[in-house]
Amino acid sequence: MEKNFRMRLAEALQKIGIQSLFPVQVAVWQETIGPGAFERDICVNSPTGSGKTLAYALPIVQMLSTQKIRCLRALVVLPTRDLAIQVKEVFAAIAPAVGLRVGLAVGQSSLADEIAELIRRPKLEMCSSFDPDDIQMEPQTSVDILVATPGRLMDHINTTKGFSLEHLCYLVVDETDRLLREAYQSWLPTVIQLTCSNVQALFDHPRLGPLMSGSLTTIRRSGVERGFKGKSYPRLVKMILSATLTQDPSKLSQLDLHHPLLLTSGQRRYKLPEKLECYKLICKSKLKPLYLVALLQDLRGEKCIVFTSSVESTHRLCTLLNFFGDLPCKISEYSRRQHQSLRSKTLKAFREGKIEVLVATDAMTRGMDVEGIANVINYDMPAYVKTYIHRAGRTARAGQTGRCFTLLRKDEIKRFSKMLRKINNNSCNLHSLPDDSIEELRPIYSSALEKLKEYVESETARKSGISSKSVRSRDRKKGNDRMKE
Ligand SMILES: Nc1ncnc2c1ncn2[C@@H]1O[C@H](COP(=O)(O)OP(=O)(O)OP(=O)(O)O)[C@@H](O)[C@H]1O
Repeated sequence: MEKNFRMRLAEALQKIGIQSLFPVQVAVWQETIGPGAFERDICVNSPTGSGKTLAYALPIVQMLSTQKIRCLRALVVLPTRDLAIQVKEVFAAIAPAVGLRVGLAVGQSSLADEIAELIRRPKLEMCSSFDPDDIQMEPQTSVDILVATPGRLMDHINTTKGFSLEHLCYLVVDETDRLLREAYQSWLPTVIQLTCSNVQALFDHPRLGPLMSGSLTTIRRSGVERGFKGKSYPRLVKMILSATLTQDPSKLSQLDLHHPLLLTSGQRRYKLPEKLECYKLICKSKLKPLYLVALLQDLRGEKCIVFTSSVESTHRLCTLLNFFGDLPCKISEYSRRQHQSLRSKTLKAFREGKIEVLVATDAMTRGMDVEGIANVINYDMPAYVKTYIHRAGRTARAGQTGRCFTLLRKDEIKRFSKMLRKINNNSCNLHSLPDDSIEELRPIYSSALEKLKEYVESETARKSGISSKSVRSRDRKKGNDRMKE
């Protein structure tokens, strides 16, 4: 039977073009399905694009496929909505092949719609028994695997009837260092408390306590109590992963890991993808847009992400680039300034190749996997080495080649070199652009700047117009109210 499931899983993998496993996937498989047999919690520190998503998805799906019950048994937490949607797609490509259901809790749809997808309400007419003790009246989760962002996860924990982590077997905290940096309504202590070996915690929870009266109960025993190699199941297995995994014990202690095992791809903490080439371009601050345009012209419509340091500069740079007129590529912006639906639409167009250049904030930095990105351009130098690694890692994924260009002012060169020394391969060649290609762009740059100035002024006027209008209407309303009194 188990062999049958493995074959179905292998077929599902082949359908999405996976012929063999990457090293990190083999290593995790060995420690989970292989001889390691999930005896320890797993910490993975491997480069961007090395295949960490399937590294955890495969063993989880394999393990759950052989168990018959349907309830929430695996939870994967990610820091952003688009990233969670992407990871859900990976599970959705393999889990149904072995009869598993995957859910998404990210706030993409209304809470009510999400609940309808995630929670199964009992249908009385389906029960053959009339004995009230036999009828399961409580709603229950109808998915085996849930991919969630912390905020929406907490909404379900706090308010959704029937949403329970009681039977959870696997917890994945992807992009761990990012998720540990922010508390997000104390999602981690809450999840740990609801799944810890002390069953009392479940009874103590104000809303989840009564659900314990359901027909299925998971009683967890502590692994430590029984010795580390002993059988101490069911234990909540945790997997944490990042290309820049934190090694700070005070941060990791929040995860309450069980004999953690670190799987890492080398001696050094930070590693860039092997086939990534890094380049720096030195220019004066006010000439940066010119250098960027000349570089984009040089790259001739190849898929690129241009990273800036803020939401506002992303918006202005994208607007300015579009005023250049005849660039050989379609350019859009991606940042939290836009509504989620617009952002998702832009991302889809970028994935489909309808947009070649995406000007983005660091909202695009972590985990995003878009096929065919040939170049990453740091328009603004990243402030931290971790940011550099995640930005650069949007290219050269899955063993492909890719280039990362960083535009630097003279006074940034020293700091940039110091940052690169923390990475395994700190070779970063100087990339120069022909002087005449910059000079040729000057007239069109002046006119694009003029247009940007006008645009910013009209945008500011529009915004202040709206606000002064709303102040006027508020004052009018106050006056009317007073007259009524
Ligand atoms: N065994 C494999 N064979 C071929 N392609 C693979 C394999 N495993 C993963 N991939 C592909 O490699 C790409 C990168 O995978 P994934 O997004 O899991 O990387 P990652 O290590 O999580 O990166 P990041 O640290 O940036 O989040 C994806 O497009 C995925 O489909």
